[in-house]
Amino acid sequence: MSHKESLNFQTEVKQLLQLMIHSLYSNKEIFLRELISNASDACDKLRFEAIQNATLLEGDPDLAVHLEIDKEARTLTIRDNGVGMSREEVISNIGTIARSGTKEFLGKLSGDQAKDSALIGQFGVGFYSSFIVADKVTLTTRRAGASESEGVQWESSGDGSFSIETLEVPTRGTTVTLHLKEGEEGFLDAWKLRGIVRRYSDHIQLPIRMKKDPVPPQEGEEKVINEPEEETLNQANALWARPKNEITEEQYQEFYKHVSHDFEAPLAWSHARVEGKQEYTELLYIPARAPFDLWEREPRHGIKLYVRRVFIMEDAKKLVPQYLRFVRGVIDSADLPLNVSREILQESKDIDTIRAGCTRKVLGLLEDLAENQKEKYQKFWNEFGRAFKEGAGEEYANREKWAGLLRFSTTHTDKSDQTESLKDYIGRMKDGQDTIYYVTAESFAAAKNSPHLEIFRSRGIEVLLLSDRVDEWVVSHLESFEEKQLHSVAKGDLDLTKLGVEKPKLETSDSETLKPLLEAMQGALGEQVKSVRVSQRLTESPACLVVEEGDLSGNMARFLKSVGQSVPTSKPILEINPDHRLILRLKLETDQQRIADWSQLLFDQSLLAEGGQLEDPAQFVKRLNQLILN
Ligand SMILES: Nc1ncnc2c1ncn2[C@@H]1O[C@H](COP(=O)(O)OP(=O)(O)OP(=O)(O)O)[C@@H](O)[C@H]1O
Repeated sequence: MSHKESLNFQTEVKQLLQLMIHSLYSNKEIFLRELISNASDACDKLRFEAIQNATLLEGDPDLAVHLEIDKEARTLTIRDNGVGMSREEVISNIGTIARSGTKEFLGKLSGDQAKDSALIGQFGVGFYSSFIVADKVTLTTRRAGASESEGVQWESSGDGSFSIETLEVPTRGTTVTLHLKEGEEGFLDAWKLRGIVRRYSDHIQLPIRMKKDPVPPQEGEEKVINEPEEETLNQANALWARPKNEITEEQYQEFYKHVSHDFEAPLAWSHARVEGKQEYTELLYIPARAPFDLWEREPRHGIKLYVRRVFIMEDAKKLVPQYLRFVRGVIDSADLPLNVSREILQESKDIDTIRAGCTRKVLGLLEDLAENQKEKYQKFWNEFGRAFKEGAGEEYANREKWAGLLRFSTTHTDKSDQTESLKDYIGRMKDGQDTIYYVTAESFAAAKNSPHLEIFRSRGIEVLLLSDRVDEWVVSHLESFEEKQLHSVAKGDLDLTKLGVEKPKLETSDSETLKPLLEAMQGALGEQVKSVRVSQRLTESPACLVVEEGDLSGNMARFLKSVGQSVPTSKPILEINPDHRLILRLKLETDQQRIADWSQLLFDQSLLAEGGQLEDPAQFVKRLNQLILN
């Protein structure tokens, strides 16, 4: 029974197809790389499955990709004898995109082709790129181990629907036939195809074969058309196993595009053979751009693990820490057993050793970039800095190295670009300064204009301006760097006397005159504050909120609330600036109601200034208007 049915593509697929056809027309030939990559992955999967179950090879162990040209039919066929697909697999792999975040990704597209084509690179186009050059694509496949009658044929013109049919397929694997569009005859040219394969897929372990051009008969020779032999177009050995000096920059870059499904060249890479407790080869890349799913729970395409050239699995989580999840590449172990299972890998000490080695390598590579190619490092930081910062709670073995690679905005540059390292900060510390000061806020503007910074700015003491969500996480885990403590400018009682900043004079004389006001304000604010006290931080603003040393900062508390976590209630302290005109006037105020209104207004203002939200905004506006009018 052929059971033919016609199904619609998922909406996302339709959108993606449209976008691809329009944005990749200047880069058409990449479809071949994508299809060959898929074929190669399918052969890798089969090779792995066959370790447990050799019958899957069905007496045909020579895995390869074949390219076939049919000039008359105007078709180009890419055929592999890899693992193949079942009917269900075809429907779910080729008709839908099951990647989390796809909708959001597509929502970000602007309609501007130049911009969107860069974005599509981040997404990876895969099989659908066939429709850049073909107006009809026929895919025939059979899962290894399934019976001949369980073959599947999928066909589509890329216009919103596809047909799928069950049919006899004598051999396992997948055949993709592209019916080329008018004007794409170039892809029927063997010479051109050879060039593309050499350029894009030379490094693939799997042989890519194509029939040689028939040799035209010499003059006077009898016209015998012999079936031409096949030739292998690529080097067909694993790139990572070759000696470094035999690999060109371009080959490294193409290999990266193959493993990562990225369009852009990588930023940097490290290729090494490691000997010692574990023997393995690693070829690891830092991409130039964050993939669209970097922030999804299960980002794809990580590091591929091979054992003596046999692909085992792709699982970045096990091979590098989560905060380095953007690293791509290959690790090929010489020691792990071939029949290693996922479960064994989860527990494996050997894998732990490899992971530790790779982590050190990646950090070393980044240090090298930071030192010798600052621009590139900055590019890396702009793309991946926020993910890298997650190492705060994960990276203990290489703590100082990790912390040394962090980059921040600071009051030194006052720019939102995160360009300054902790070393840079320490190099600019004031005489006698032994603390690294920081402020956290929800946005860069809120951090930069925070009233908590006033005294620091007026004395030229640098402060880190932290406004990424992950920054609270960083400072809660990173207590010090090079023996300098990190300290929030919005926490605890500041003591800047070592830096020549006097304690406020009112501790002595003014405190007495201010005492009644502080008490009245405290009384008016009641449970909203722990206390009201005189500030050392303020030079321009009338008031600000601070928290006690061990308490959660307001910013952190708001963040935790926003992600639905329960937050221990800790009340802030309201600090007032005794030299501010508002406070000076308030000191003279006798009307208790007005004192209460002003106190509330100052409290609300301070909360707003640090990015907080008012419980009752309408009341705030009303009070403000009343005080302006009276
Ligand atoms: N030749 C093939 N043999 C077996 N399965 C295949 C083949 N081509 C594609 N597939 C299956 O279809 C899925 C989707 O392929 P597609 O090329 O669209 O995406 P991908 O290769 O997974 O990732 P990307 O979109 O980043 O290229 C693959 O993950 C694979 O499971």
